[in-house]
Amino acid sequence: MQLPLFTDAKAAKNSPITLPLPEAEVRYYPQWISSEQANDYQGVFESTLPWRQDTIRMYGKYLDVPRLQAWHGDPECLYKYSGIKLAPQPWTPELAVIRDKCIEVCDIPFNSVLANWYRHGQDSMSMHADDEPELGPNPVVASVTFGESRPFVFKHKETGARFTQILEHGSLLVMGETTQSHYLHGIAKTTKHIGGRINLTFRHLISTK
Ligand SMILES: O=C(O)CCC(=O)C(=O)O
Ligand SMILES: [Fe+2]
Repeated sequence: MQLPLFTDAKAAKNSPITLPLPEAEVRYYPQWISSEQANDYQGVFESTLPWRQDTIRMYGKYLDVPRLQAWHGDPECLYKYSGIKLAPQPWTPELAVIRDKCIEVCDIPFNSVLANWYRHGQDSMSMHADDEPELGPNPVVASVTFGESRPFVFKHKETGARFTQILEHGSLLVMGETTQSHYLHGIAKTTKHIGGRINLTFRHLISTK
């Protein structure tokens, strides 16, 4: 099933909020996708993406990463993420629709997407920067959220200053310029009983060969 993205094309251009982060460029587009359409996409992604339980090696042990993941992209987009080497699955029609809308907004030829499924409050992503060499200097990362709102925390690498943005259902967050060199970001666990959240982070990988 291929879903349309916007009932109103102008919704894609709704004015973003620029987050007050020195030495970074981060824009937040609330309700970038209507709530109804975002519901439909969430259901389609939950049921059709080839979700994997990846593991990470830490202190000599293999631990499950606390979320499910799927990696899609153009065939050449091999991606190393926190020690995991991910070969891309092909684009699904729904992922391709959202990718194209992100390309339109950001003017970046995104060629891959990491999908994360946070099934409940105990799923999380530890603080990190999207600074792998494959992303090149000052990468633009476009992050689309479906489902439960979760706080997205930025932490300045030198000063330790923190800023939190709640990422809502149907929102788009765009990180660019020197965001990755100056900040870490992550999603903390919560003991609250909350629903699932799917996040798509679109990236443009460059060849590092
Ligand atoms: O789920 C999120 O909003 C964050 C995802 C993220 O930081 C990543 O995939 O690198
Ligand atoms: Fe990230």
